[in-house]
Amino acid sequence: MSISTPSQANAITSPILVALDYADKNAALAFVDNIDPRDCRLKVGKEMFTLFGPQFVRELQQRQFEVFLDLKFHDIPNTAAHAVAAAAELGVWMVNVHASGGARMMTAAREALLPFGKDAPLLIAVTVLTSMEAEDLRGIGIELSPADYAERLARLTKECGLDGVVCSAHEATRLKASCGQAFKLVTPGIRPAGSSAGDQRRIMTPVEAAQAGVDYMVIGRPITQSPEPAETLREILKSLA
Ligand SMILES: O=c1ccn([C@@H]2O[C@H](COP(=O)(O)O)[C@@H](O)[C@H]2O)c(=O)[nH]1
Repeated sequence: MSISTPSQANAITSPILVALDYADKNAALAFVDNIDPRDCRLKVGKEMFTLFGPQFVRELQQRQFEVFLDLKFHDIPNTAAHAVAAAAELGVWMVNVHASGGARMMTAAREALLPFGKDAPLLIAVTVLTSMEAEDLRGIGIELSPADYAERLARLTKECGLDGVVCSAHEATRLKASCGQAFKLVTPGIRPAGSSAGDQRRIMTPVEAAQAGVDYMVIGRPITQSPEPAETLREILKSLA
């Protein structure tokens, strides 16, 4: 049974998804307890889900936050489909697979959500990780540019009937043009001016990403590693107003 959040009645307009990549659950919850669920959604990824499991997702939902479960499933169709259905059972707002898992896998994942009807999470697919640049793609045998490869995978994702993709904000204008305005674009690699890129390669500021037309921007370390994470979130939101 899924846990309902008030935002289902009271839609959240913030485009910000905070990547909760903490090793320490108490540190994560100290931040969460200092912010308003109307100001952002929370992304739970491989680190916190592996450490703290579905119960951690429930703890966030009990605090009225909508959760993007960012586990990037990439497996045979049957396994990916069951994993996506398990995420739907958990009542998450969004879940994802890797588009490079192929059309049969993405279709199986989408079909696994049919029994959930209007309560199904959004299902999106990762195109090209924002940490990758052309040289990284060449290293795995792909000669296309990141933007060209992202577009190829986004078109395939759209053909499979998913709700959108993870891409970089650099590809936003192009992917909205080729996949349509309703196709959701979720963009990590967001860096407020002056913050460190770290391992990210295809980065953009929040204001530029908003201007490029992204639907959701994923921001992790610039917020979570700031001395005042809640205040940093509020400053970013103010810059977007
Ligand atoms: O292409 C992708 C897909 C997912 N991510 C995830 O987003 C956050 C980004 O965190 P930052 O600290 O803002 O770099 C992180 O959880 C990644 O796993 C991504 O960066 N790129």
